[in-house]
Order: sequence, then C-alpha cells, then structure tokens
Amino acid sequence: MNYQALFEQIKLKKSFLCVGLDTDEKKIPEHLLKEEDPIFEFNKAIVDATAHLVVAYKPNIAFYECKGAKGWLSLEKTVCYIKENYPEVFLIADAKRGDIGNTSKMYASAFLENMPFDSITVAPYMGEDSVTPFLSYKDKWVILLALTSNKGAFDFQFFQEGEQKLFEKVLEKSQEWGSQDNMMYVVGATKAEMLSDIRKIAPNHFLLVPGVGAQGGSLQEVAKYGMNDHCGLLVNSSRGIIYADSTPKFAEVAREKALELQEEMADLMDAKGIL
Ligand SMILES: O=C(O)c1cc(=O)[nH]c(=O)n1[C@@H]1O[C@H](COP(=O)(O)O)[C@@H](O)[C@H]1O
Repeated sequence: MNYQALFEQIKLKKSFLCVGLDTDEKKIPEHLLKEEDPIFEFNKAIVDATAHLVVAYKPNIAFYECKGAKGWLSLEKTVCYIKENYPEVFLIADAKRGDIGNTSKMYASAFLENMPFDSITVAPYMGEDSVTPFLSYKDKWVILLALTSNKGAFDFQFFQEGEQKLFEKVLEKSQEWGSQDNMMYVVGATKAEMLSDIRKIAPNHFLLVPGVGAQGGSLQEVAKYGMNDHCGLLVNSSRGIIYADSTPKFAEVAREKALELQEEMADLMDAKGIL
C-alpha cells in the first residue's frame, strides 16, 4: 500500500486507528479455549467486529512466536484472513527486527514476501545495512523505532551530542535510506509533547504511535502535537481494545472501544480540516 492509498483509507474510514493483536491465550475468553486454534478464532472475531473502524492491524510477533510452530500458524492464518477479507487494511508485523544485511534480508523475506504484511517494525541500532534490506519491496514499509513509549527509552534514546539527541539522529540519518513513501517512525504516545520536535525533523512521515489505552497516552495530545495535513498518524491500542471484556461478548465490547477512539479521531481530523 502506498502513502496516498493509506491517506485515502484514513479519510474514507475517518479513522487512523491501529488495533494491536497482542493475543495471549491466558487472557482470551474461556469459551474459546475449546476451539482448535483459539488465538485465530479470537483474532477473527476481533477483526470482524472492528475492521470497518480501523486502518491497520498490528500483530505483535512475540505473542505468536512464544507458541512455536502452532503460534506461527495462528499468525499466518490471521494475516491471510485479514488480507483476504479486508484487503484495504494496512498490516504491520511488529517484529522489531534488524541485523547484518545478509540476515535482515531473511527477516524481510519472512514478513514482507512469505507473509502478506505491508510493513515491519525495525530497530535502528545496527544502522543502514541492517535497515535497507527491508526497503527493497515496492509499496512495503519499514517502521523504524525512534522514540519508544517505555521507561527504558530514557536509557539511550535521549543521549545527547551537541544539540542533537540520539532519537533525533535516528530520524535525520534514516531519511538518507528511505523516504516518506516507504518509512514511518515509532513514537510513543506517552511522550506526545515530543511530537512537535519530531515534526520539525520529519514533517511528512507517517508515525506509528503506540501507548494509547493501557499505557495511558492521550489521543488528544498525540493529535495536537503530531497530526499533519495528511493526518500522518497511525495510533495503536492493543490491550485497551482486545481485552476490554472477557465474556462471550468480547468482540462487541472491542467494537465499542474502537468506535469511541474512531469517533474521537474523526473529530480531531475534522478540526484539522482533513476530512
Ligand atoms: O513498536 C511498537 O508497536 C511499540 C513501540 C513502543 O514504543 N511501545 C509499544 O508499546 N509498542 C507496542 O505497541 C503495543 C502496545 O500495546 P498496549 O499497551 O496493550 O496498547 C505492544 O505490542 C508494544 O509492543
């Protein structure tokens, strides 16, 4: 999916919501456990209930990898189901990969070729040759970690040399490798006020913003400091939506939670003159 197509979807659905499929067998409703593939059945129900309200889904690969071969199968079934039934939805592999070029090529092939993901999260620490193999697929995206939502972000990302912080260096340097048409950045919603500085370095790029919901980030603040004329945001919520209810009505409640965010997003885009 290219930049314009993503923007069109955002306008059409009046939404820049990404639902995180961080699916944990220990947290899903008990009645699903009798199914052959409870994780897939859970995801399918969440997707069917929310697809009209979202522009992206983000399965976090850790939640599948930890189950071995069975987990990979649940992941593959989930993403194939979404691509087949909701081909307009942007798919993010939240895998946080990145290695020497030869190895990154294999990671890229796994997620962008052998599975129908549109994008993958990548860690920038190993530099250019660890990132560029992910950029060689047409209409596929790298989502580079810039300023993360967690406490540990302060350990390295704010390291400063002269005027420039490390995450600012990541934003600046990586623009030599990719463009706003194939690279996005992760910026945590818990650090929303930093978005105005980030917009000075990357005014047009899409930003994936996790941390709304369970981590306490504010959608209003994210939009205030981070929204641009093309919206430029994909805001993720995982636990706040998918585990809002643990009864057989879980999908319905997930839809209500997604709808609340979508309606807020529509108002924010309207106020910005995007819709
Ligand atoms: O890359 C990410 O998506 C990510 C980056 C970051 O800085 N913080 C962050 O929470 N995430 C992911 O976003 C999701 C947030 O989940 P919830 O806190 O449940 O909404 C998880 O899958 C995290 O791994």
